[in-house]
Amino acid sequence: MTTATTETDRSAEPLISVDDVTFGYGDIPVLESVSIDVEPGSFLGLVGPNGSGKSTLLDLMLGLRRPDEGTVSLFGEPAHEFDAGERIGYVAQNATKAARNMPITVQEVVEMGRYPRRLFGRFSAADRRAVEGALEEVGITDLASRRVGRLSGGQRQRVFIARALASEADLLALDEPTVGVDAESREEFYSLLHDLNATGLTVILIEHDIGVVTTYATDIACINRQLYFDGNPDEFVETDALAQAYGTDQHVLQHDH
Ligand SMILES: Nc1ncnc2c1ncn2[C@@H]1O[C@H](COP(=O)(O)OP(=O)(O)OP(=O)(O)O)[C@@H](O)[C@H]1O
Repeated sequence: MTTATTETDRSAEPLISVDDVTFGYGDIPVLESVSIDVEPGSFLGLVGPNGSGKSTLLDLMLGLRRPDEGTVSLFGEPAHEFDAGERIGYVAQNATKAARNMPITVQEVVEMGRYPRRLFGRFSAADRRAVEGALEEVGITDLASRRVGRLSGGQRQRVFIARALASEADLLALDEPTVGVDAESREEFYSLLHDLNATGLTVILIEHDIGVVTTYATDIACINRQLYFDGNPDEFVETDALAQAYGTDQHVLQHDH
């Protein structure tokens, strides 16, 4: 089944352009000559084995790290110089776990998405509307006054998405967002991402479950230090890029949607 029906605007400037990037932590090489563009409106699924450099590549894309060689541009500017605050929503790998102890409410977390836009540290009517709209869009209006630490993993991830929507981000980046989330909530979560992408939000998702990316992503990049594949899901399932990147010819597709 192909759910990825979003029109990707390939005539526009790439939102992110990674050009011949090499990166290592000290003398440990992690990425080698990687080039990849992220088009506005696309849903990029980033896959590869454990330790293959996915999170590092995402960090480079978002300007959180600088390449040793090559260049990364983000919204047309050098990524490391870009002030990403308002335009990028980022849900980190351990966000759900870390939020377990959060004593603040859902409403308060989503309001954080408006902090960069507040005037004189105060919320305007527009800020309040954006927060209400974001809560509604991800279906958590009725959880607004609940403490984040008391929610299920799937509910918490929705809270972080709502925070990004409240900030009117153009790009949502998620690093294995559903670790520890039950199967049913995962499906709902990915369909939510799909629906948000259909409204024009660009999504980058690091995900271990190949079935998820082939179902929901419009583009797939498969890496293991080098880029093994960059293209659409239909092409991806036809190639042996996955087996090559994982160094095995075993069938690793986890489930068929
Ligand atoms: N801050 C760091 N300092 C040194 N080495 C690091 C650092 N962060 C990651 N690494 C190493 O770089 C390599 C790539 O890590 P990265 O987290 O980018 O991979 P990944 O594909 O996201 O892995 P996973 O799927 O397991 O999360 C790994 O060998 C990792 O141990």
